[in-house]
Amino acid sequence: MHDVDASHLTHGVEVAFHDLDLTYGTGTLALHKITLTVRTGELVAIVGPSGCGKSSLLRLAAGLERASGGSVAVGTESVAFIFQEPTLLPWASVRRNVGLLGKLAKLPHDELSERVDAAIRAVGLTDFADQLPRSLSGGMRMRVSLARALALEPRVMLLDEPFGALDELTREEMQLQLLDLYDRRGFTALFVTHSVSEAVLLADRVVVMSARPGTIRDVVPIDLPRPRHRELRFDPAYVDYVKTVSDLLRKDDR
Ligand SMILES: Nc1ncnc2c1ncn2[C@@H]1O[C@H](COP(=O)(O)OP(=O)(O)OP(=O)(O)O)[C@@H](O)[C@H]1O
Repeated sequence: MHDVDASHLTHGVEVAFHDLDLTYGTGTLALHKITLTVRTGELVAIVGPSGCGKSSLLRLAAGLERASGGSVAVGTESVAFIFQEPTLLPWASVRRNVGLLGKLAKLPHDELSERVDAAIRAVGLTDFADQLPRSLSGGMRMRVSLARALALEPRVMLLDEPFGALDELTREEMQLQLLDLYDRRGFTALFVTHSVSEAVLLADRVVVMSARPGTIRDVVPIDLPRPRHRELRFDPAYVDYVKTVSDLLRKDDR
């Protein structure tokens, strides 16, 4: 359990924001009256205009930022944060990069080694385990970043635009890989993205935020079956959800 008030965590809830405000030291009111509960094992995507406070919300959940009002509660210490940039150590092999956080967390050597191998396997990089980041493509580097988080076997994954810097094909591949990992590992995830189609493909619910100060404009449950495959993109129900979420987002363009 980390940070602040956990009294809003009822059974089956992993992350809860309650009546949350965030004002930065600069005086910027970034978030206003955010109330959102994320159930254990749920994948929630967050979309909203640039600067509406999506990253701030993740940082609050990670305990990297402190709320000015209201509360944030997370039901576990086992939280991994994945950024848009893979931020790998350039001089260290894939294996060492993936093991880095576990090493810092002082996991026993044998256990860490097993977890690292499993995580590298899970993202399909076994053949590249001894290579340096510079010999990998952008998509492969992002997979290393994912594996580094997976090696912690986190209960909660906070993903901040993790595929935003990738080309479209690689991005699609990474989305499918994440879906596969999610189906197999069953973590809880908060996923920030600018892409409505990505949000709908991945999420159980899509949170649509308003422009700054960020408030929750709407929450759209995505009632599409899992496992989700590439072909889902051509499903009329999927296309309808994309339209619904896009329309809600566009309410800001007045
Ligand atoms: N450390 C900080 N100090 C002061 N203001 C900040 C800080 N971090 C973010 N902000 C402000 O808070 C608001 C929300 O920023 P945040 O990065 O959370 O938005 P975002 O929705 O993730 O944006 P984007 O989609 O462009 O990445 C912005 O107005 C930003 O200028």
